[in-house]
Amino acid sequence: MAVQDKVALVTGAGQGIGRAIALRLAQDGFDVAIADIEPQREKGEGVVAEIEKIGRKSVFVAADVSQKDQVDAAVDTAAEKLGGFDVIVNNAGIAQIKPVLDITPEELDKIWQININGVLWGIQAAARKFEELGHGGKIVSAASIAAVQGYPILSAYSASKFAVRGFTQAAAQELAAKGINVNAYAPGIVGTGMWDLIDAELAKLNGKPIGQNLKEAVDGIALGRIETPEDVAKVVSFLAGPDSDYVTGQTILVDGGMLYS
Ligand SMILES: NC(=O)C1=CN([C@@H]2O[C@H](COP(=O)(O)OP(=O)(O)OC[C@H]3O[C@@H](n4cnc5c(N)ncnc54)[C@H](O)[C@@H]3O)[C@@H](O)[C@H]2O)C=CC1
Ligand SMILES: CC(=O)C(C)=O
Repeated sequence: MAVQDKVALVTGAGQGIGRAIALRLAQDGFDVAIADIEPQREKGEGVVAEIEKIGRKSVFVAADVSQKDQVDAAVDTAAEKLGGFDVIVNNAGIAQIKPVLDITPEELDKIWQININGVLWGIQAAARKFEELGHGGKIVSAASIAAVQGYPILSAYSASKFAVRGFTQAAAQELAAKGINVNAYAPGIVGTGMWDLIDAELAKLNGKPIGQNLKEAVDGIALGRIETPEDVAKVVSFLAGPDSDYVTGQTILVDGGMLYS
């Protein structure tokens, strides 16, 4: 559904699912801030150029979502440069491929800081900005099928995504009275850099050839093909737009038929 004069910020939007979400929201009529870490600036500015071609305003903001002050500053910059603030998509996340007995404190801390803390800082920054601007808004965060079922070798990742579901359910109830909807999307096996990494790391652990672990994962999908970033972006478009006004606290599976709620 078309929107007018609304502003969204997408984290981790330099590539993969975040890029597809940013482009889809621009097609829907949003002006979109592209947030990513500094080393992704060139890719992020490429997404900005793609959005400007669609005819919407866009800006790149360097922000590490694990740093609360950087998330606050990114939201402030988006609102100032794009002239409002209506939607945040807390999409940035990392995977970690490690047997449960081998996870170190440093590794656990790193994935927690990005996948959990990063989502909380996004929820807080967006809610504060909506309140400052005197209206409600939409908060949408990246979960995963691993938020609904724990996956071996992805245990810390799974636990971090369960936490995203928890924050989504609780924040939805706390923020409903302020006119803020809080939801999450739960993709399955999406063909991005993240799955290139998972496939390569699994290959090191189980000796299968590169591509084999991904193929086996995709073989289990009812709709019979790997998920594209654009498949995910369609669901985020719904959660960011007016058609989801009566939906809150939900984690929506978009996995081509892997898990059934
Ligand atoms: N690829 C998949 O199969 C699935 C991915 N997801 C989730 O979707 C989201 C996006 O994943 P993909 O696009 O596949 O990953 P990706 O690895 O292709 O892209 C992730 C983006 O997040 C950025 N990022 C990483 N750490 C960051 C930080 N500290 N601050 C700001 N940005 C940071 C990266 O620079 C990159 O641009 C993640 O939260 C992921 O967990 C969920 C289910 C399946
Ligand atoms: C990357 C991811 O979330 C899965 C479940 O593959």
